[in-house]
Amino acid sequence: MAQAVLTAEKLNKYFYDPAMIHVLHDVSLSVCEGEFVCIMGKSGCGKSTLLYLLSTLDTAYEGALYINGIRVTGLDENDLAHFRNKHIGFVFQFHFLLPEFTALENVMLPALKLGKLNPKEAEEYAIEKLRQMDMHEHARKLSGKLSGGQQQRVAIARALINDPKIIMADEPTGNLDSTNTAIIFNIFDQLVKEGNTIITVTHDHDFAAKSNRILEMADGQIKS
Ligand SMILES: Nc1ncnc2c1ncn2[C@@H]1O[C@H](COP(=O)(O)OP(=O)(O)OP(=O)(O)O)[C@@H](O)[C@H]1O
Repeated sequence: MAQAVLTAEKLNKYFYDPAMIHVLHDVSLSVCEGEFVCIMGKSGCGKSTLLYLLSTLDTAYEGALYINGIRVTGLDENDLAHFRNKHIGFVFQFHFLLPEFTALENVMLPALKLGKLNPKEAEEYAIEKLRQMDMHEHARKLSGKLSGGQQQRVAIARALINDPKIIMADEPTGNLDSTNTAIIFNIFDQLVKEGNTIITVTHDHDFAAKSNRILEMADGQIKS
């Protein structure tokens, strides 16, 4: 049986705005190596909140989270930042590329931050990742000058630069046309075939139908 790469136990999340809102209610789930999981559900049901917790970006919750066998709940911010940079790749709908930097520079940054590669190695590896996304010919262009679909592919190359085994994505195709959505799906599909694990929030039923598993959320709980 495939190993669980991520296990969440009874996650509860509260916001104070200023009254308390109980957004996630005892969410437990397990994701195995090589799974392609889509989180779906109506607007406001807690999908992004859950993804932020699972990706360790938000640490203010009750419950426990294990990733790659490590209990990440309770790690201090430094250890967590290092853990994240090494194990998890992030793709967001609004990709958060630095527009005044080139595609190549954006992709290299997380590698330089992790510090395993020197600048020349990081550049070569970033070019390789851009090539996998068919974006190498745009490597020296400012990311702010690329189309939305191209920027999203650069964002995926950036997410993959440290070879994380887990990729988390929040509406990765949310602002893309059907052609670019299909390109992103095929990239994800290939990543899963290579043994990576993908957890993504999406509103796109066609996209989700082609994944391995759909987690349907409602009112801060996983219903199925
Ligand atoms: N920082 C915050 N402060 C207060 N409330 C918040 C905050 N972030 C989210 N919420 C509330 O938590 C609930 C869940 O929000 P969340 O963004 O997780 O929903 P979602 O299912 O991802 O929605 P969408 O599909 O519209 O992106 C909503 O009621 C939202 O208003």
